Amino acid sequence: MATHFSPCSSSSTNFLPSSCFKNETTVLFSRFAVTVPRKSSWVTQIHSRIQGRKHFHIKSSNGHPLNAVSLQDGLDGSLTAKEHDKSQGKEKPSIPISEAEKEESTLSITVVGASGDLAKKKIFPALFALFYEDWLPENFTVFGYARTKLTDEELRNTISRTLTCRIDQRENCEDKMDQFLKRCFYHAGQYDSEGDFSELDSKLKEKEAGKVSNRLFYLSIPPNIFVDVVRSASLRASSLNGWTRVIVEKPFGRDSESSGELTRCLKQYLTEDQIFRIDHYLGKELVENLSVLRFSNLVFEPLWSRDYIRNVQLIFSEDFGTEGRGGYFDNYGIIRDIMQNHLLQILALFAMETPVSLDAEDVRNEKVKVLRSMKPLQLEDVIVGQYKGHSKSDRSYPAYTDDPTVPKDSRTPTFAAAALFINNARWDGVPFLMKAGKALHTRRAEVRVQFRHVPGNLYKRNFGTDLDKATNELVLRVQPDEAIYLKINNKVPGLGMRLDRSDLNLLYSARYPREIPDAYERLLLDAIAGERRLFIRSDELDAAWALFTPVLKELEQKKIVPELYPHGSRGPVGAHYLAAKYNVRWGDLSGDDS
Ligand SMILES: NC(=O)C1=CN([C@@H]2O[C@H](COP(=O)(O)OP(=O)(O)OC[C@H]3O[C@@H](n4cnc5c(N)ncnc54)[C@H](OP(=O)(O)O)[C@@H]3O)[C@@H](O)[C@H]2O)C=CC1
Ligand SMILES: O=C1O[C@H](COP(=O)(O)O)[C@@H](O)[C@H](O)[C@H]1O
Repeated sequence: MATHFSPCSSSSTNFLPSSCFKNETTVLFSRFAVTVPRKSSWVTQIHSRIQGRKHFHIKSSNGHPLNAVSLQDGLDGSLTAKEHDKSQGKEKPSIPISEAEKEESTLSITVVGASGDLAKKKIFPALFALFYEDWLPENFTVFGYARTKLTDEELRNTISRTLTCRIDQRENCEDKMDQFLKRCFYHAGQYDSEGDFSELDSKLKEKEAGKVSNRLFYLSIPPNIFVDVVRSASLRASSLNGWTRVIVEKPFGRDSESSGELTRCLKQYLTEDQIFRIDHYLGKELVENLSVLRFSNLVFEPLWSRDYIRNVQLIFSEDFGTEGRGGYFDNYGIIRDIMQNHLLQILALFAMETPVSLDAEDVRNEKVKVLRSMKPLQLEDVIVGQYKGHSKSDRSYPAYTDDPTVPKDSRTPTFAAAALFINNARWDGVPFLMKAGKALHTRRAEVRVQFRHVPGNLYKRNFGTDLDKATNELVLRVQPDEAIYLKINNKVPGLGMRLDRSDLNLLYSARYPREIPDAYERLLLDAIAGERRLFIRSDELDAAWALFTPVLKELEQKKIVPELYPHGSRGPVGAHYLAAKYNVRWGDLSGDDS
């Protein structure tokens, strides 16, 4: 077959490297192709599942044993009683591992961009937490890779400062840290150098000592070098006899075109099954619990539709500004940074139909269906804001444009509110309101479900005329202080008939007094296990961008000026007008919850 090379062109946003070339016939994991000729993705998938099942014995987030396929180790789908018990949420790897199996495979995790903020803050600590709790396989090594020159010891020193043990599990903490750090190594190299990745490959091989090697690359780097790294890593450092997977951090493009281009470029070197697009909100405990709450409780699912739900609110706020990330942020803004991914993913989980099973493809199919049923966001349904400087009790808080990496005349929104609609039978006419902002008065992420009025409510006069106060509201507080609570109307004890608002409150810290794992732990574990359910499939990504790209372009073309709001305030008043247009009040500002 003829081989065509065509430029995988660099987008106007400088999102992709100009050196992205397309070889339509063979490039896909060419080193892998030495032993496994190019095959259709399902063959690759089965191959990787078999490899994974044979060599790993970790359980993933859907409770399935390793590799997160519906097939269980015994191939007949049956679990032993003990395994079943463990899969129901009890901790620790569940499947007995023979000594021979323990010996024969290795896992190498390479953190590309190891000198960066995310690697230090989240990835190494998450890997340590997994190690501490015995979730990692016996034979594993962690490699840091970046351009900064560091020795193994220097990397260990740097990351040791960010490792912590769980508050409730401090036993042998220091020992465990030492053991973990001994498994950490560093290789300095350029991101586009095949030679440097060959050297990494040699080092990995040395550690793998001839065993079956499974390799995970975590791209914790700016997006303009994703493709360079994937090319070099896939050509020079992919596994010859096990699986190779790549975790890609957001942003996945900045609009439909650049995202499509990125996917196309990545797929020259990787199959879709090898790409794990991370949205860390999907790894958060309460987000994971959303489906459990809905699909395992009869009291909720029957109410989950336009018949009973008046509106749904997805709220994200941070009480700090861009602080050091202004350079990145100014090219994206809050809609791309938070709404198009984190909040939209929660919305999709919230609104999807019941999946056939918990298998990744079944869940992701349902999410895609919801996203495709949505109307693209309209300009009249968005308001944007930007924080300005503010002084309070002798302290001054900077404006967004005070950040030296942000242009003084930047119109990038640091706050946005939006109303979205799902055009399907379940959700027709129900506003899904999103609100996201930086430098606000509080840090929180939550989902609020406001129910309709009780028809002909017998007790309405006990509330006076404000019927809004008498509706039920279900709140899933994702962070901080994880909780699920339901606002109900209740009789105040006493001889009279007075009603008030009370909460049925499931506060996690009271009910589950143990530290909740960080989202990155769950996601890393799933990537190792080959479980894709909590990662974004390319068609999901396309559908997500299709909803936001037109309005993002319009905001830019029309040079819409964001409404200024003081740093540390509750955001621009425009958000209230937008909600009022749909007869909604923001639940987080309603008095008892603000
Ligand atoms: N930090 C965070 O909280 C979050 C980050 N992300 C995403 O994760 C990824 C990593 O984030 P973060 O760690 O903050 O990023 P950094 O800016 O810290 O970059 C990571 C590393 O990449 C290298 N690097 C930085 N800029 C360039 C450049 N222009 N060209 C080549 N190499 C460069 C540097 O390593 P060296 O110079 O040693 O090669 C740096 O240490 C990004 O895609 C980001 O969007 C997502 C969610 C949150
Ligand atoms: O992806 C991002 O998320 C963080 C917020 O994450 P959280 O887990 O701390 O809530 C946000 O600060 C950042 O701007 C964004 O890129």
